[in-house]
Amino acid sequence: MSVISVAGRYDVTIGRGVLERAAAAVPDPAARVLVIEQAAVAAVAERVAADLTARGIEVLREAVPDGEAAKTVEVSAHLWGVMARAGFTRTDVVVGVGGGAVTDLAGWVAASWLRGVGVVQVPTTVLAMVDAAVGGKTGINIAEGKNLVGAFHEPLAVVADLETVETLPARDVAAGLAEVVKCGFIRDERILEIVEASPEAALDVRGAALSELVERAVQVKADVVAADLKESSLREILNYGHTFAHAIEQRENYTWRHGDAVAVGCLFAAELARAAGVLDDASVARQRAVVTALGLPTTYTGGDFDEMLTVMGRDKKTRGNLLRFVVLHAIGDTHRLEGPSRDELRAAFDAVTA
Ligand SMILES: NC(=O)c1ccc[n+]([C@@H]2O[C@H](COP(=O)([O-])OP(=O)(O)OC[C@H]3O[C@@H](n4cnc5c(N)ncnc54)[C@H](O)[C@@H]3O)[C@@H](O)[C@H]2O)c1
Ligand SMILES: O=C(O)C(=O)C[C@@H](O)[C@H](O)[C@H](O)COP(=O)(O)O
Ligand SMILES: [Zn+2]
Repeated sequence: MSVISVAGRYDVTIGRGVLERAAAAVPDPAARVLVIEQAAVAAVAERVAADLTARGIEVLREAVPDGEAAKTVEVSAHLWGVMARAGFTRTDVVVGVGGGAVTDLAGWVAASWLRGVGVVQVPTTVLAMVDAAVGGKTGINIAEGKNLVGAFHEPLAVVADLETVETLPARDVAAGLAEVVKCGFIRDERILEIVEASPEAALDVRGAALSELVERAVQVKADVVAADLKESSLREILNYGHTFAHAIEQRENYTWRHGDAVAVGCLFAAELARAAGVLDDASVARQRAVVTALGLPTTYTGGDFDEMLTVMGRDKKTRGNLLRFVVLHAIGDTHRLEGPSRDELRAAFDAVTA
């Protein structure tokens, strides 16, 4: 088991058989807990609920629609109604059990209810363990774009029990590793070496390689959000690949996995850096090879260039009319590229749509 502290503000526990720590993380004054869960992990939610009940806490359980369909104003309003009718007070607590869609939603509902109540995150996908459940970015989507409504609201604790991902489909394991290798591209080259040594081992949910990858990615995220919770500068590096990724997701009506879109988005950012003359061919090829080795997508052929530019303009890193990208000058050496030329953007677009 490993416990990673986020600036002493809260702990991320990673290990096998650590689920009981979730109920234990709910602070004592709580009289009731709202467990927000996905159908796929009802058994995990049941175990957390039983532990809470054993502590004498009243448990409300709400299963939400799968995937991005959970991250809506309508689902949020439904949950606010549940809390209102249950007399949910400021010392009561939300627990999110599921993938990143659930942890984003649960965090947002906790952030917005009575202007903020506690949330304990129990991520059950690789992606949520390494990224979504950690760091306090919460939110929902609207028709115009991804994560456009939300709040920064840090959890009380994150409990990542690796036994829970043993039921995760292989394609979702790979999608989670997209965010892991993103951390390798921006900050921890050892992650890339582990994947390069054996992509099969990295994808094995029972193996030691995956545990180490999860721990390393969480450490990257913890270090960054400890320094810059509200994304005033450094935190933007965690958004590597996401400008293009979010445009894919929205244009495809969220039928693409987030991690798959991030994989293509990282390659778009790599190609953009090459087109801008700041990244060498070998570093672009290395990113492409790592993404390919994990069986992740490397191309997106569904988008029109100008439409993608319009959607990318709604990225949260945009300032005024200036599109801004996180780019690499080398593996681990992050910079901002502000207002790239149309030709540079076109070159990157062509490279990932071919
Ligand atoms: N807040 C952040 O910092 C942050 C970071 C990264 C991603 N995200 C968000 O996270 C979301 C993507 O997360 P995700 O990839 O986990 O998607 P997801 O929550 O949709 O889960 C993927 C699928 O796995 C299923 N599932 C979950 N746990 C399972 C398990 N243990 N066994 C079997 N099936 C299981 C779900 O039901 C779903 O069908 C996106 O909305 C993305 O924007 C947020
Ligand atoms: O934690 C962050 O900061 C990130 O950017 C992590 C991303 O992987 C994540 O997908 C995040 O939700 C994107 O945030 P957004 O601000 O671009 O909506
Ligand atoms: Zn992401």
